[in-house]
Amino acid sequence: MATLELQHLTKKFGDFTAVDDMNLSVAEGEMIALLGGSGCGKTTTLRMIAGFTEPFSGAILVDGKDVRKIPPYRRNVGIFFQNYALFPHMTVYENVAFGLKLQKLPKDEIRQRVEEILSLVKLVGLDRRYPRELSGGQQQRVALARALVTRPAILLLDEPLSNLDAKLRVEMQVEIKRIQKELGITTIIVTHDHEEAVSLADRVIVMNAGRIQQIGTPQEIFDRPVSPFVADFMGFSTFIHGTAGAVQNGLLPVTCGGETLYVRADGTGDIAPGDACVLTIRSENIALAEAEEQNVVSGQVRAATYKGHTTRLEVTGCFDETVYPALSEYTGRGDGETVRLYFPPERICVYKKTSDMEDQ
Ligand SMILES: Nc1ncnc2c1ncn2[C@@H]1O[C@H](COP(=O)(O)OP(=O)(O)OP(=O)(O)O)[C@@H](O)[C@H]1O
Repeated sequence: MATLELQHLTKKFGDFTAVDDMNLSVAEGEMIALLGGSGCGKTTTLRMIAGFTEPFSGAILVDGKDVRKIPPYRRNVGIFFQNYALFPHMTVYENVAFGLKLQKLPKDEIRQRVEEILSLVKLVGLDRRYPRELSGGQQQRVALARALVTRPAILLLDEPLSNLDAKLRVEMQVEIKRIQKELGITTIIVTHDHEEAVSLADRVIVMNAGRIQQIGTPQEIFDRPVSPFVADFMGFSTFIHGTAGAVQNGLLPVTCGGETLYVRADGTGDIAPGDACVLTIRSENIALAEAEEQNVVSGQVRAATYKGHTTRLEVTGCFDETVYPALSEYTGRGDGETVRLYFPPERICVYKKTSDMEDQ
């Protein structure tokens, strides 16, 4: 078990800053998910921690000690990279034993540790197979076993589940979490799937263009994103522009396309009357309403997509923007009928508009 700390970690490739002043403390046994779009610096961060890429500036501390001068093979870090390529000419056993052989451990100990780890990843009995004789999920578990067998203090997982189908992905998420907690390994997992991040990690980091946008518990990031960028990334799809009024009785009124939505006013202290704002709400938090009351707005259904336990609607005419409720009780056909929608004040996130928010 180890703690990991990144202090002002920065990586430049020429003039381009791939990781920009990153600060992070990871506790012993904690699992952190790094979430962000393509090219935002996730893999570069992992490569610096592993020792494959030299930082431009800043420090990486493991158990309080700066590891910058320590070569990768002595950092006690287990790594699982995106293209986890197993050695095709080696059996499962040989693939997993490879790192231990490099460490020149006695044969008996190697056998015992490989057997232990294969049982942990539920691959007992497959040790003589070659990678081509395994399913995608089994190959991925071999790669995980290979990263774990050296008993690393820190585990780095780069998109470990990206090539799997939906069912296997969920199974492997459960496995990874179980193994990580069982062994108490401090772990950073890179993903660009927000559902994966919130279901696996103790804390989630959202990155954009080399910078941390938000660090928080899955719930904080899922329910209270700090910006429209993070909200968009976390799967919010309804974004409404408006103008703030004055707070009354703990509610901030925001005028949006002729309607007024009331938003719970905690944490909106930087917004003054007259400020341009962006509001957002998760689709599943919008509800069908019975009567015309506060925060109920009527609109026309333009499309309805059945999603199993909910139906996702596209509704226009509420505001200037389209809204996207996900309703479990909707039974209409989505052909232009009028619906009344309720936007609960405590479920709406509001942000003061800045010049870089035009896209949302
Ligand atoms: N060796 C390199 N030389 C120049 N630029 C690089 C190098 N490695 C990475 N970059 C650039 O740094 C940025 C961050 O890359 P990185 O691989 O860390 O992104 P990422 O967040 O892991 O993306 P993805 O999800 O697509 O893997 C990208 O713009 C990439 O093109």
